[in-house]
Amino acid sequence: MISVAEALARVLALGAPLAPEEIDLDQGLGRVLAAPAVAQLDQPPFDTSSMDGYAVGAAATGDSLQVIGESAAGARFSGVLSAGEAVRIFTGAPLPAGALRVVPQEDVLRDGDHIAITEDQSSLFVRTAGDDFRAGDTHFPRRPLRPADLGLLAAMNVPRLSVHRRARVAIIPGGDELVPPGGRPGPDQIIASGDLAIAAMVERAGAIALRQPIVPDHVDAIRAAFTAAADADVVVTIGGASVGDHDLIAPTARAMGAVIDFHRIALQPGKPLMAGTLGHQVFIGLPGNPVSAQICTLLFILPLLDVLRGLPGAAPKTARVRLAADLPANGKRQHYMRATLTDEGALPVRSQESNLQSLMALADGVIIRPIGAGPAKCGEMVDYIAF
Ligand SMILES: Nc1nc2c(c(=O)[nH]1)N[C@H]1C(S)=C(S)[C@@H](COP(=O)(O)OP(=O)(O)OC[C@H]3O[C@@H](n4cnc5c(N)ncnc54)[C@H](O)[C@@H]3O)O[C@H]1N2
Ligand code: MOO
Repeated sequence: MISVAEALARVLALGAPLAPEEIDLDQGLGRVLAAPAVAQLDQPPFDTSSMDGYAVGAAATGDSLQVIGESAAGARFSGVLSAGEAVRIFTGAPLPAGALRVVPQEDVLRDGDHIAITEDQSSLFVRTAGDDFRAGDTHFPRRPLRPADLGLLAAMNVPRLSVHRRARVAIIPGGDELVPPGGRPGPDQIIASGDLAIAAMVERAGAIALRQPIVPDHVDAIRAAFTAAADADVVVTIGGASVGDHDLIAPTARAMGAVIDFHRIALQPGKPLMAGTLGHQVFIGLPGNPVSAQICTLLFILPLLDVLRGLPGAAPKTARVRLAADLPANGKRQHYMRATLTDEGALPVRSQESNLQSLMALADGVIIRPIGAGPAKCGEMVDYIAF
C-alpha cells in the first residue's frame, strides 16, 4: 500500500493542462485564465471627484468663490478654473483643469452663484487617473475566477477570455445491485447514489460530469461502458475496485490496454482506489462505498482536475482545529474521520463506516489522523479539511 501523499503525487503526474479556448467574459465565473488578461485603458481614465460638491483651486476655509459651471459624470466642464472660482461637480465626474480638490457640498454655504467654504477636511476627494490600474497592466490569478475578477476584467475592457477547456469526466457506476434513483429496487438491490455525489463534486470543481448508465458486473458491459466514455478526459468508475469475484474493473481495464499505476493505498476510507491511464485518458477506479468514493474524490480527483484546468494540483487545504472528543490510536491507514464543527471544536460523527451517507451529509469536514498516531485527547489540535 502506498501513502496518500505518494498516491496524490502519482495521480497529479497523470494529468496535464487542457488546451485553452476563448469564451465571453460573462461565462468566466469559475473558469481559469490560460493567459494574462491585459488592461486596455487606465482606470480611472481621468482624475475624478469622489463626492458631490465643488471643485476648487487653492482655496481655504472662509473663502468665497464664484461657481462658473458644472462637471457631471459623463459630461465634463470644458473650461479652466481660475483663482476665486469653483465648479459644481458630482461623484464620478472629471475634475476640471485648474482644480486641486473637491469640497463636499456639506462643507459649503451656497448663495446664488457663490459659495463660502465652511470647513476643510484633510481628504482631497479626488480619485487619481490610473490609481486602480493602468493600460497594459495584467491580471492572471492562479485560481478559478471569482465575481470580483469578472468585475475587474470588465473594467479592464477585456470582453473575451482565454481559459482552459473544461475537463470532461465520465462517471461509470457499476454493480448488479444498483437501480437509478426513482427506480424500483428488486429484493437484493439498492439505489445508486454514490455516482451522483461524485458528479456533483466534479461539476463544483468546474469540470463537466458525463454520467453514464449503471453497468452490470459483466466484462462485456464494462468494456462497452469504457468504449462509450472514450471521448472523456477522465474516466471514473465507481465500485468493483476490491478483491471480490465480481470486482471486474481492474482486469477489464487492463485487458483494454489500461496501465494501472497503483491499486490500493494506506487510506481509510478508500483503500482500494486505483489510478492509471487508458490510452489518452486518465483512469480512476473509485471504491463503491459512497463515503470512500467521496473522500477519494476530495483527495485525488479534485486536485487532478485542478491540474487539467492549469492550476498547480495540491492536497486540499487543511486548518488546525481543536478536537471535541478523545480519539483512540490510529492504525496503518491515514484516517479521514468525518466530523461536525462545533463550538468546542471538531466532533467525529457517531460511526466512521464508509457506507453511512447520512453521516457524510451531516459532517462539515474530516479530521486527518496520520498512520500510527497515538490516542488523542479532547482539546488537542488536529488537521482538518472543510467540505
Ligand atoms: N476481502 C476484502 N474485502 C474488501 C476489502 C478488502 O481489502 N478485502 N476492501 C473493502 C473496502 S475498504 C472497500 S471500500 C470496499 C470497496 O469495494 P468495491 O470497490 O469493490 O465496491 P463494491 O463491492 O462494488 O461496492 C461496495 C459497496 O458500495 C455499494 N455501491 C457501489 N456502487 C454504488 C453506488 N453507485 N451508489 C451506492 N452504493 C454503491 C455496493 O452496493 C456495496 O455495498 O470493499 C471492501 N471489501
Ligand atoms: O476503505 Mo473502505 O473505503 O474502508 O470502506
